[in-house]
Amino acid sequence: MSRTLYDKVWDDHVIDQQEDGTCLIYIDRHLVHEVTSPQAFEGLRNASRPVRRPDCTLATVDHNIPTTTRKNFKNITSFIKEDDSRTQCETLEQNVEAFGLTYFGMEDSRQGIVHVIGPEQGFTLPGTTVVCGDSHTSTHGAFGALAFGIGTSEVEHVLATQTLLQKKSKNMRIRVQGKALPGVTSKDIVLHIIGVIGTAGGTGCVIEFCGDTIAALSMESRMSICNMSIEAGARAGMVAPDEITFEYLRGKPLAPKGAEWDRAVEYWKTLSSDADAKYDINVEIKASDIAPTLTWGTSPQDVVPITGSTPDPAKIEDPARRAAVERALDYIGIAPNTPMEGVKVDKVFIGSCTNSRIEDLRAAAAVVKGKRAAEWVDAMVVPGSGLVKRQAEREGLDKIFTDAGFDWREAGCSMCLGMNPDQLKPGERCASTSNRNFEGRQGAGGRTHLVSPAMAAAAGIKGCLTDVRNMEISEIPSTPKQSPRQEVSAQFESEEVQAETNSSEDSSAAANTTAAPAAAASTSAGESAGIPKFTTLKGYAAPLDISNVDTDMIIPKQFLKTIKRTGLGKSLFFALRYDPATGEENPNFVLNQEPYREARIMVCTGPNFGCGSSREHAPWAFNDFGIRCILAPSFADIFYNNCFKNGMLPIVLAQEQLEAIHAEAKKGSEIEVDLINQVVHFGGNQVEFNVEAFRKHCLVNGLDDIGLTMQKADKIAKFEEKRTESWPWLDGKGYKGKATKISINGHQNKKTKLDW
Ligand SMILES: CC(C)[C@H](C(=O)O)[C@@H](O)C(=O)O
Ligand code: SF4
Repeated sequence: MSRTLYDKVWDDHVIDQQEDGTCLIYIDRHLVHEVTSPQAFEGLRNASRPVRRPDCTLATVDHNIPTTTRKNFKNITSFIKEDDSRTQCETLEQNVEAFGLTYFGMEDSRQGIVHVIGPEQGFTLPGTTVVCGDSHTSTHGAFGALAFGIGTSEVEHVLATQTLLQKKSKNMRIRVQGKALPGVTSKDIVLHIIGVIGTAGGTGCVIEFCGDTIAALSMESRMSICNMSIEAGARAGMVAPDEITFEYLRGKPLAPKGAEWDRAVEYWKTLSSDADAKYDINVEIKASDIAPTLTWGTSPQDVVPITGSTPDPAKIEDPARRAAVERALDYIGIAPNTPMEGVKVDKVFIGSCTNSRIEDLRAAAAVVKGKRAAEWVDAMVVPGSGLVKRQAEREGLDKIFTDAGFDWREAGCSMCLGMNPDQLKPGERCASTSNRNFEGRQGAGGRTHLVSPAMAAAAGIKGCLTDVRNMEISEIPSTPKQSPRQEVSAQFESEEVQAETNSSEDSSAAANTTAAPAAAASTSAGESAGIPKFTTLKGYAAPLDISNVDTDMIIPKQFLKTIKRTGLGKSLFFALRYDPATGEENPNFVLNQEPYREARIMVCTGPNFGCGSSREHAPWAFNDFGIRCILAPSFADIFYNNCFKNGMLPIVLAQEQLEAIHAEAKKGSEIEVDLINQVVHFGGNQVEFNVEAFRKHCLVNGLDDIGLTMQKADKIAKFEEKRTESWPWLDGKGYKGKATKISINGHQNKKTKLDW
């Protein structure tokens, strides 16, 4: 039977399939960062479980770290001033040490945003499954990998078992044909696509991007496109591997070498979709329809060409859409029918896992070269990794930026999300190369316009949103990249010297840490921790009528710094619930009204509930508040999944059914959800709902997946044998005992062997 690229990668990873279609799939690559891992490691510890495949796991710090100079960097404890950010980073360092994981810390030039460092190292390879507790894991699909974001419970599952329980998604093909017009980059292409299909357009699907426009793109451009497939609602985005992919990977530290390389390429070449493969959804896009594109509103689907204007709500018939547009215009602070070009900006941010690679920086530098930033603009450039930064500096890009008055920073997520000090102030407007323009995303009250690097640079120079096609563009000669391997050895040579000099004080501490992985875990098949059971739930239902309720709205970034699962209830819907200036409750928000302070259920009439980030903090916040069931017309995939992992029940119902329940909820009457019989009772009426058999079974019995998966240990081991035989390059063995310095409880350890 003909198969798509997605079908092929999926089939190659299935370990076991249950009757209802739920599969246990093997995970080849696991990236770990400080925000979504502390609770997962805590879970491992509580159950005395080790990390099953440290050789297939790579950790770094990226979200919380300051992007200021590291000239005086000693350790995270002294460098990170903000308490919660520091604790989260220190916790990761303690965990990588205890569980024996490879870690790129802040003194390592390979440190950077997880989605930049994986490809850079050849950790991401075609035909692999790649996961991370981060929604933009979709980036890695550019290599023909099946790559998707997961919540913290699943991070724990992967750490413990190297597998995940998954249902197969639908196949969606987005074909882009024709030559991209001048000034149009991969960012414009993906923004245009999201404008066409909407932020829920890809829900339940894995998107394959194809067509000659995509085939002509570099790997870095393909990564920007796959990166934002999550903004299109998809589980993952993929591009078939080809010569451009192989060329990119050749010589990368973890790419296969010698005869293994040839064997790998032979396999990778089989991964493209069969000519007559069937897709559930097909979308055709003409490159000639795409202009330099940006967002006008607060959802990534609110796009318009730079020559366009903001929409006019008066012309929108659908009342829900009209309300959403009015709300977005109000937040973004631009009147209807206003031309986008010329809207004044206060800040420019060039960075993020979408656009912080060397080609992005070159494109921005080409616009900036020889000019000056508008005097009222604060512009910052944040490379995606230490290696990108070094490469840019070799090419003189840093000089081009600083001469123009742009700030040149150290690698990290930075103002994409502002978990570190890089944030917008209330009311500030930013041209940003990141991927999310949600309310408050870059700082409470901040206003974000998503743009390409060239467009961001143009906005920085002109001080307003600008059509890059009218800018003078300089030639930026590119210097061939130094291979990451050369980079690494150069770096370690210099560090070795430093380590020798510092070696006396902590030698005993270092000696103590090498055996830690074994100490952290004694049994391999610990008992299941369990989740709270869910059978029936009766209570008040809080009515909501917002579309695209995103996870930044459910729980903003400042609350992601916790290393616990509890205590988030008071911050649920923080920005809607409290006045930002006074901290007082907003009496108009439903959760501040009686009887909904005691709500156990939420009923939302707007679609795409829980879109955006993979943060499991969103269901944790609901749970902590006391809401264990959410009814909505549709849910974003990761949020939906995360609910079940926490003993919560998300229910999809038809619009009319929801309207009826919403009306009843508004009266303040109680609603009952009966999971056993799959019925919602409200005001003397009832509606039936669907739920997958396996998920129901786990909820009703309070079963935790890890315990269940552990029972399949034999099948997993057997799969691993086959994997070593068929794809030997996937067993991690790239780095040979390189060392990294980490700080434990404020003491800087000597160098500990953590690298492969
Ligand atoms: C912190 C993490 C869970 C989150 C994500 O999943 O996307 C973050 O990277 C973001 O961009 O909001
Ligand atoms: S979207 Fe932003 S915050 Fe999230 S991983 Fe990418 S750069 Fe980091």
